[in-house]
Amino acid sequence: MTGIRVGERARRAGVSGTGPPPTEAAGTVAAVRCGGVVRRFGKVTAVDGLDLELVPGGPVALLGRNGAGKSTTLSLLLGLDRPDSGEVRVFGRAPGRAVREGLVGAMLQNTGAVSRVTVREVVSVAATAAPRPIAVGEAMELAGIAELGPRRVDRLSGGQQQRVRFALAVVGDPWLLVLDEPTATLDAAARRAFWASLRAFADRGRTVLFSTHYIEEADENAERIVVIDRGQVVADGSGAHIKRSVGGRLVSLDLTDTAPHHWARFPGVLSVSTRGGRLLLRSEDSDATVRALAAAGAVHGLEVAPARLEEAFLDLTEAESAPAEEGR
Ligand SMILES: Nc1ncnc2c1ncn2[C@@H]1O[C@H](COP(=O)(O)OP(=O)(O)OP(=O)(O)O)[C@@H](O)[C@H]1O
Repeated sequence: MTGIRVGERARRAGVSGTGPPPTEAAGTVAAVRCGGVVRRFGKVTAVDGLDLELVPGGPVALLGRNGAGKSTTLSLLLGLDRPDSGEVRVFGRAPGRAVREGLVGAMLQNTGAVSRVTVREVVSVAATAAPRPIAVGEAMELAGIAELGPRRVDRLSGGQQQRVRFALAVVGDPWLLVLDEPTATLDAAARRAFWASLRAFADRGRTVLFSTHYIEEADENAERIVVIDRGQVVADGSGAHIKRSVGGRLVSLDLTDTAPHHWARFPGVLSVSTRGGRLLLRSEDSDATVRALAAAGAVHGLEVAPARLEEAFLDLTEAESAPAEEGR
C-alpha cells in the first residue's frame, strides 16, 4: 500500500476538516475493500474476481484500456450496480449506505449540464442535499471556479463545466471521491488545472480514485496506480514500481532487416512489439541485447531508453488483448 493515511496527510496540509465518520477513527477502516468481485453482462465478464483495498489517502488511479472494467468497478463502488458475487465495502459499509451517508462523491462520464441556472445556484442545491457540506464558496474555490458563480452553467466551456461537476462532487465533503475518466474531454491547459484541483482535494486527507486511459497522467497525478485488465488487477503500486515490475529498458531499431529473426530469443529480451516501422524490444539486459543485435547485423537507428510507463502498461495489458470484448 502506498496511500498516505488520512491523519498524516491532513496534518501535513494543515486542514482540520469535519473529521471522519464518527464511528471510525481516521485511517482505521479501508476506504474501499473489494473481495472476489464478479460482474457479468451476458457473455461478457466485465469484472472477474477483483480484489482491491484502498487505505484512506490518495490519489489512486484505476488504469486500463477500453473495456478493461474500470467503469463497471466504479459503478459497483458507488452502489449503482451490484456484483454477481463477491463483496464490495466502502468505509466498512455497503456502497449504497456509504453514499446515503454522504461519505462518497462522484464525477461520472457524460453527465449533462443543467440549463438556465447559475454555477452558484447549482452548487448550492448540491450542498443543501448533502449531510455535511462544506461552504459553497469553498467548493467553488477548490474547483477553480470562484469567479464563475453568476454565470449560467449551460453557457460555460466544456472545461469549465467539468470543473462545475467537480465542485458538485466535492461540496458534500466526501471521504471518497470517485471520478470516471475526469479529463477525457479536456484540452491540455484544462487538464493541468483540473489535476491541481484534484490534488488540492486529496491534500485535505480525502481518498480520491480516478479512472483513466492516460498512463502518463496516472503517473503524474496518482500516488498509487492500479492497472486493471479483463476485470482483474494486473499490477498495483507507484508508477516507479510498475515500471520496475515490468522491468528493463527499451531497445528500439528501424525494422529494415527483412530476414526472419526470433527476436524474443535474443538475450535479455522480455517482450517484442513493433510501432511505426520500429522494432521495440523490452530487455532486462540491454547491453547483451544490443551486442546480439550487432552480431546479427540488425543494428539500424538503434536507441536504448529507460522503460516508459506507457510501454509498461502495454506490456501488462496488450499481450492477450484480443478477446477482452468477447467474454471468456
Ligand atoms: N451494461 C452493460 N451491458 C453489457 N455489457 C456491458 C455493460 N457495461 C459494461 N459492459 C461491458 O463490460 C466490459 C467492461 O466495460 P467497462 O465500461 O467497465 O470498461 P472500461 O474499462 O470502463 O472501458 P472504457 O475505458 O472504454 O470506458 C466491456 O466489454 C463492456 O462492453
